[in-house]
Amino acid sequence: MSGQPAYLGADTVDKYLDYQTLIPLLERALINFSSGREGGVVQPIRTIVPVAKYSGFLGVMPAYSTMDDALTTKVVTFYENKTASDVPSHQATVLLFEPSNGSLKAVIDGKVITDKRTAAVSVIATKLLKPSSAEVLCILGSGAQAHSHYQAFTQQFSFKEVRIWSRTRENAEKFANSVEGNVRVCSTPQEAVTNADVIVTATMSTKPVLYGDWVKPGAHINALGACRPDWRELDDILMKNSVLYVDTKEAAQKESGDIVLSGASVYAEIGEILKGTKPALAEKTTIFKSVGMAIEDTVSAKLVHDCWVKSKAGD
Ligand SMILES: NC(=O)C1=CN([C@@H]2O[C@H](COP(=O)(O)OP(=O)(O)OC[C@H]3O[C@@H](n4cnc5c(N)ncnc54)[C@H](O)[C@@H]3O)[C@@H](O)[C@H]2O)C=CC1
Ligand SMILES: O=C([O-])C1=[NH+]CCC1
Repeated sequence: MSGQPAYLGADTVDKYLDYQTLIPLLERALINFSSGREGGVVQPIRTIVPVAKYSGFLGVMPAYSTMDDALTTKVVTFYENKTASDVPSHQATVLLFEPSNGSLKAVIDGKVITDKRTAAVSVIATKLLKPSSAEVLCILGSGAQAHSHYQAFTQQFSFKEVRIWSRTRENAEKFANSVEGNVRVCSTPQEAVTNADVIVTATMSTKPVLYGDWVKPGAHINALGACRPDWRELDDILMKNSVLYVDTKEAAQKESGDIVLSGASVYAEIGEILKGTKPALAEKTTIFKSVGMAIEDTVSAKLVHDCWVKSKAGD
């Protein structure tokens, strides 16, 4: 190995990952992923190690992009019950390797990458699937993903109203006070989603928080939680009466409790819609169920590293 690997912390990652750059990069990655061998993405289903004693999980997410010549693995932990309020429920590190010889080039904070790339992918899905006139955005949950989705969505779309619901009103109010712009705090999830055009479910719930009976026909839902086969965020009615899109069919059908337990069938990967091999069906009620993909971390980490190397060269 030539020299020590670099360490790029959260501030550096945050500085170089802007949505304007990230969104087209991730669109390409999603297309490559859904293009089979031709797309040059190697991404096995992630390995998840349950840490049952503490209701936690450790996930290992490797990927190689031939097109980007980028090789990484993310190691992510997520815990159902936060033990201390200053420890995030999700923590992650991305290891970036030199693909030509396997040397470790950099250790990169993975928390900001996870927060931002997940929101950017939801933006991509929403651009394709939202109703033509989308005025009301609703976010269920007030944690890290709720914040990154708020930032990305208010930057990329112009909603007339944004609503938030969280398990405690205090958390929802804290969220509303911490962001720029007006956010309506709602007391129940039903109040928050009624007549919403775009809904984001960003909770750690293991039981449904969003019910089909509440959702306006034609709305678009980005569902990012419930990444375990026995966890739910959405009820059976919503799952069965909507058109279902995923990031990866293989992983979603194994990991997503909303899919496994409802028996709903997947219509398409978002990469297939971006490629144009399947039509978007935006006039229907649509769900983008994401479980998160390693290749999203790979291209994001490479972007951060490339920007950092360029900045050093200019020093
Ligand atoms: N699809 C993807 O690519 C990714 C998905 N995620 C998932 O997104 C979800 C949110 O993640 P973070 O914002 O990082 O977590 P967080 O811990 O920062 O926030 C979780 C939110 O869920 C709420 N919550 C917890 N239990 C609940 C329950 N039983 N009912 C309703 N609300 C509940 C909390 O009060 C909090 O507002 C998690 O399920 C996580 O696993 C996270 C990273 C990537
Ligand atoms: O893609 C990801 O990093 C994760 N998805 C669910 C938990 C973490």
